[in-house]
Amino acid sequence: MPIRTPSLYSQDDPITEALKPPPSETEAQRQIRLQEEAEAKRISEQIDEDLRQEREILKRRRGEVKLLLLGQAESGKSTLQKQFQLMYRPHSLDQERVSWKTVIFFNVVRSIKHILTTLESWEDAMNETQPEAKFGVPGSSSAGMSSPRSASPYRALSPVSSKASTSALRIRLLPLVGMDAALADRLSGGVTVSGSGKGSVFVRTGWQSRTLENAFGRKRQQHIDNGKAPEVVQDPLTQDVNHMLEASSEDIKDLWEHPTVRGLITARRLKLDEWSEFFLRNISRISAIEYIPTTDDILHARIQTMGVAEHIFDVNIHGKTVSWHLYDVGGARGQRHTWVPYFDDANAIIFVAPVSAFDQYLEEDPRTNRIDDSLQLFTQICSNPLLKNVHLVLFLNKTDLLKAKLDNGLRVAKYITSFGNRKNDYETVVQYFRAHFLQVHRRNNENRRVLYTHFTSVVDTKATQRIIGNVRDSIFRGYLQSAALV
Ligand SMILES: Nc1nc2c(ncn2[C@@H]2O[C@H](COP(=O)(O)OP(=O)(O)OP(=O)(O)O)[C@@H](O)[C@H]2O)c(=O)[nH]1
Ligand SMILES: [Mg+2]
Repeated sequence: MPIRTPSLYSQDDPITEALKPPPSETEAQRQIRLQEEAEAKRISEQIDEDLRQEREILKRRRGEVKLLLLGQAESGKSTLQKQFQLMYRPHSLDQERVSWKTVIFFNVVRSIKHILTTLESWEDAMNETQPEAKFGVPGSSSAGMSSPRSASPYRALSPVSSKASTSALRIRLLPLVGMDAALADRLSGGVTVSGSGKGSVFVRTGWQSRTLENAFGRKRQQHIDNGKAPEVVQDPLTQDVNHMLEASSEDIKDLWEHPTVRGLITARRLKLDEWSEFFLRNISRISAIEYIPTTDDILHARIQTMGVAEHIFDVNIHGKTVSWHLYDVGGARGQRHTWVPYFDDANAIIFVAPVSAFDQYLEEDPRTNRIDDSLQLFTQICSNPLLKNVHLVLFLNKTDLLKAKLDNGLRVAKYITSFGNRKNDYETVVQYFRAHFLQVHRRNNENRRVLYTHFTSVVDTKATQRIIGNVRDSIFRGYLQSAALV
């Protein structure tokens, strides 16, 4: 009598009786039946596994917190997201480190391009008019010209400089500046966004791994298949730019320190973004061939977010692990419509408003002051009926840059007339801005919810992580009180 392999069906099962193989079953028929039974068993186990995973997802969903990071472009939302990542998933930032090199090089190349273009148009204008007429206008009275630290803009014209001439520097830096488009293309994967102002690059979630994939295509996959660590694989384009940067490092330093450039900055004829200054100050370190971005470099790197990027962190609090879904949105006006689908089930919002931006205007609409735009946007968020129950946190951000601007003598009243003749010191200014945001909140607060405010500089890791801990505790208290979530 042939030995039967245990069947899928139990011997006591009445169905088993009905499905029993006919006594006349041949060996070949038996083999086919066993194969079919094994396949049915595999499918059944797969269904069980799918159900188990679904139950797991549902269970986690019941215990998850959905946190939106909102605010205008350049307010610091993605930087704050990086701080969450550092705190709750530090290894993932290490894995991305190499991809940030491309962003930082792009930031450097764009900054040099901006300096050279401004220099060129200034020199053109200089050929037509006297230097005194060109400089001096806003800088001499309001931009701290009398400060002992600030060089006179007229010095910029001094022929005594021992530095290379700006035109010689321009010629030598031209090949590097020419890499701008290729770097932009690498980061955006060929996607361009209309109305993106000075030609900024937008990236979607997951760009870090795609940057390398775009560079290598299947070759990278082979590297991985061959067991080579993907972290050591560097984009050849980024490496080319690295070599060019290393060769031009002294020229970049000369350009950055050139009296004409210094003069234009002091006279506020050349306005550089804060990250430009950070990277140009550190150019010797950044252009070294062995350069790997530090965490501080990653926090200063600038790339615009496109749409909404979701980041998931397991947050442990009082022995309970809760899954936090962080939504980092693109803040430019053309991106704001993408936020709405996330309003429905949000538990909390951190609204990020850069208080250093009082002297800046929107890239998307150069007539709108950035503080005004932040206040308008905050009004819309506070009054939105879909958000009336969310936990609301306000970060008055970039306080480090605000301090630096005030120290340099920049006067708030020149840009925000209602500031009047109040004292132009840090404490008065931040309290003035805070009062405006509180007023918006008070006027749009049917549900009498609390607004938690923090003065922040989200590039400062230690201080920001302390504040994140604070925000986490306050959100968690609300979360426990919500009967639906317990
Ligand atoms: N010094 C300083 N720089 C900051 C601060 N917050 C953000 N930044 C810098 O400002 C730039 C813009 O920050 P992001 O976090 O990219 O801005 P965002 O709000 O995500 O902008 P979008 O994605 O365009 O909406 C980056 O270069 C940051 O390093 C801050 O508190 N202090
Ligand atoms: Mg962003």
